[in-house]
Amino acid sequence: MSETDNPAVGAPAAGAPTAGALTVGGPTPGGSSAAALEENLWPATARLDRDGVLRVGGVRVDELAAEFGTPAFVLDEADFRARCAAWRRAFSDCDVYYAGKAFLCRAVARWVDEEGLNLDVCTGGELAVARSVGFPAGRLLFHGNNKSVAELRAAVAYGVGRIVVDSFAEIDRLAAVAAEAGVRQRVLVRVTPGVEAHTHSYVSTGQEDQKFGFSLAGGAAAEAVERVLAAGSLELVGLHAHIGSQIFDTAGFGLAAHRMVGLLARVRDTHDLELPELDLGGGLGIAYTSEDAPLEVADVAERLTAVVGKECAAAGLAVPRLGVEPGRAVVGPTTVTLYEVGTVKELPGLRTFVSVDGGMSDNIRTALYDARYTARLVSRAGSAAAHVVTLVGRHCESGDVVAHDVPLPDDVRPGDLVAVPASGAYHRSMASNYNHVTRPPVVAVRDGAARLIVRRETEEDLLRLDIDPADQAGAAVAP
Ligand SMILES: Cc1ncc(COP(=O)(O)O)c(C=O)c1O
Ligand SMILES: N[C@@H](CCCC[NH3+])C(=O)O
Repeated sequence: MSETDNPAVGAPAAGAPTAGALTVGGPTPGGSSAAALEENLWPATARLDRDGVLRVGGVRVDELAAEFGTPAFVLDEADFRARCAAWRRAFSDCDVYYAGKAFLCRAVARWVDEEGLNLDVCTGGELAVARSVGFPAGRLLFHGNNKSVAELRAAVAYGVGRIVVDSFAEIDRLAAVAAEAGVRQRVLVRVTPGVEAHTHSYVSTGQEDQKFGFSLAGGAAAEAVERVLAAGSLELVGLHAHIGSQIFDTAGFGLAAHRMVGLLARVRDTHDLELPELDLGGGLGIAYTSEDAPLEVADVAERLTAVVGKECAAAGLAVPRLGVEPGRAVVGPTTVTLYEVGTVKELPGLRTFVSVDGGMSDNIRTALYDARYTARLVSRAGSAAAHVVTLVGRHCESGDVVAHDVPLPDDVRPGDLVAVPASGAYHRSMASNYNHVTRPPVVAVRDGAARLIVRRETEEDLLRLDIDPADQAGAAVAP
């Protein structure tokens, strides 16, 4: 997403109050000591009021905290929709699948549909969300390296447009499921193109040594193509590759595209068949701190279409319809996590810990990937002097860090609200109940109004799954 693609950055948001509000990166009149919001890190409609309070979607976060409590995910709906539209524009003749694993709920599935994007689901659970809002089945794509027979049956029964097969066992299973349902299921074969993405090893999926897909170099991909073609109940429509996530350069995408076109040419040569589709997955990185410099979606689109076009021309192939599957780049920047500060603990000569009322149960990425985040005081301007603190959560775990080395005003105190930007992707979707902490709500804000799209979990929710000993009688397994 480029600055210019994003109409709300630096300009008043539609419906957002402007009197008394400061624009992103704008001046700070009125004597406020609040530093401007860093560009690219905050949702498009984020503004600072004169008193230093953050507004998103035209709503003050102190009011959000009063109404919905903390921690809470605050999602800028206009930004989400604008990002969907930017992807659709950039990849105009392609299929853009929003990767629901980044964050999915019914409202989001609706927005994705309304903005004309398709949807990538990777479990029966994500499929159930899509189904519950009647997401058009033909625009769904189903991923996963170990889909169960029940999930395959559910997908086929709903009429999911494409299923990406990931193992030989799954080809057999899906062929049987489709035959049993009396349909010919469209499939893509997931290929491991042997590309090392420059990202954290846990989110790198293009290299040979990993659990996803069929190896291109080792010949498994070619064999998978052959087996799908031999299954009467399956229709092979294309190939798929996804090299990893949080990627900042186009070289890996370009190399993967090059190799995948090579495989399309081999399929043509071997089977006299030109596959009509090539899906190059997701993975475009976003800024979590001002050190990160993400690629523009338009540049990625241009690069990928150019590489595929050139390679196809060289191989004498018709250009296939491209697919892409952005998750993080659509939802990541749209959301901030709002926390309340509970304690400030100074360890002289060591560090200052600022504890908030969430932590690794709503953001596991810091502990899991050593991810870097920033945060800011958002309920008042704070003192001009800043000190660098470690923002930690409330969990029974020393590694429960929300953000390392965050500069906060040195008068930060209990009761303050702090916000962590860029927390829309893989936060709520990876949230847990560790320590029996209830998962935060997601509040959508737009045009000065806020509404719950995922409510806060309650202790009652936790106990509902936990069977009362009084009801367990007779359920014991016989010795
Ligand atoms: C197959 C596939 N497609 C799309 C995505 C979305 O990736 P990202 O959120 O980095 O765009 C992922 C996650 O890495 C994935 O595994
Ligand atoms: N969950 C990861 C990305 C993996 C995406 C799924 N293949 C993250 O938070 O960055």
